[in-house]
Amino acid sequence: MAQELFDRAAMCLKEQQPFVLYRKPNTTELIGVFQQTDEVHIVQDFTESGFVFAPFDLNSNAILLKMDTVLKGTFDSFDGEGVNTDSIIIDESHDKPRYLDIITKAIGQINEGRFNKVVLSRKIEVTNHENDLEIYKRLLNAYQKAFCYLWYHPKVGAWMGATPEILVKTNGSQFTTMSLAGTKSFIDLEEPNWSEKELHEQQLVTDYILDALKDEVVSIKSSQRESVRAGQLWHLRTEMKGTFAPNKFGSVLKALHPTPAVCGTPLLEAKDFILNNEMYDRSFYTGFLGELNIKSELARNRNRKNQENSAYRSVMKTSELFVNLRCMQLLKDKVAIYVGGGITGESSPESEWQETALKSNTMLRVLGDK
Ligand SMILES: C=C(O[C@@H]1C=C(C(=O)O)C=C[C@H]1O)C(=O)O
Repeated sequence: MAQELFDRAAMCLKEQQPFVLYRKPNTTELIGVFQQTDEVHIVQDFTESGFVFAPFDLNSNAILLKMDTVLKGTFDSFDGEGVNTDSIIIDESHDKPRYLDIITKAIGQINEGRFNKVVLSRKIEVTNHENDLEIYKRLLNAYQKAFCYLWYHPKVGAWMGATPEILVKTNGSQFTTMSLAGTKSFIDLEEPNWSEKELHEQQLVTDYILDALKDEVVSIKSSQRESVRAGQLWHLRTEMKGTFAPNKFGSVLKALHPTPAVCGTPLLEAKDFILNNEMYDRSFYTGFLGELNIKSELARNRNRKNQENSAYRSVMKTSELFVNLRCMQLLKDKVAIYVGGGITGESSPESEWQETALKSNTMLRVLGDK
């Protein structure tokens, strides 16, 4: 039962022991990973196994939670109970001129040809006195299609999120990744009418991923671009699947992160602009998280003509990593919600501001007291 996981997590929060609770998209299984000590394990080269929590800037440390105890339970109530369905508007007018200025500056530099796209973001602080687990239950209730997590390490911090974006998923040497960009408000079931700006912005991400992976993979194929729903938003998505050479996972990961869905293109120029202009540390926002190099045994039945049936086992490593978006950092008596959007030469600063306000609603809706 999920209750056992919530109880154990509550105890860990009280006794300051690291853990993560998570549910993968479109599943009802809630997984809890509990590390026995409060040691901070730092990822060296992504060959480690455990639950990884990596920052946007890999010059800072990626943290690994050891899977000392793994508990599983079912959480299948998707009734949206306690979730605010209205758009919540909070007054952040003090931050608006600063944000519009950096967007205008970015557009200027794009028009001068310094880079093609940059993803800019901001942080919204909101008072919160509610218990983390109560908020997390509402998050699970609200976003069935997202990767919903609550991560805690007493020496690092606490984060929660409901992300729609897979960074990479692997099974042996097979992998799936995606380019997700372009944002519109979700209005009933109406498929959005995407503008040239959004199509272009998302295409930049697809082209970048195909190019970044070309020397790391044996094969790669992309799907048709489609509109996908994420909470009260629409995005454009292209899925890419393929095979990588044995033991290349670490380099695939480093080639992918950060994609222009969260950073920009060309990578170095865009990253430089972000680090010099956002004026705050993104920390784990737009980093990635999830299961890293988990051994899974596949029992198969070899059934050949005139041969004795013999069951054999093959051991495979699987990873399932998500981009840390639609997330917040849980602080004392407040939360910090992180939101951003892709800027291209066709962007309008005012619409980009509105887009981040829309995105902030993913977290605001599940907060109890504001
Ligand atoms: C940066 C964020 O989202 C990313 C940016 C998007 C965009 O620019 O339209 C859409 C999806 C995400 O790849 C965020 O949610 O904070």
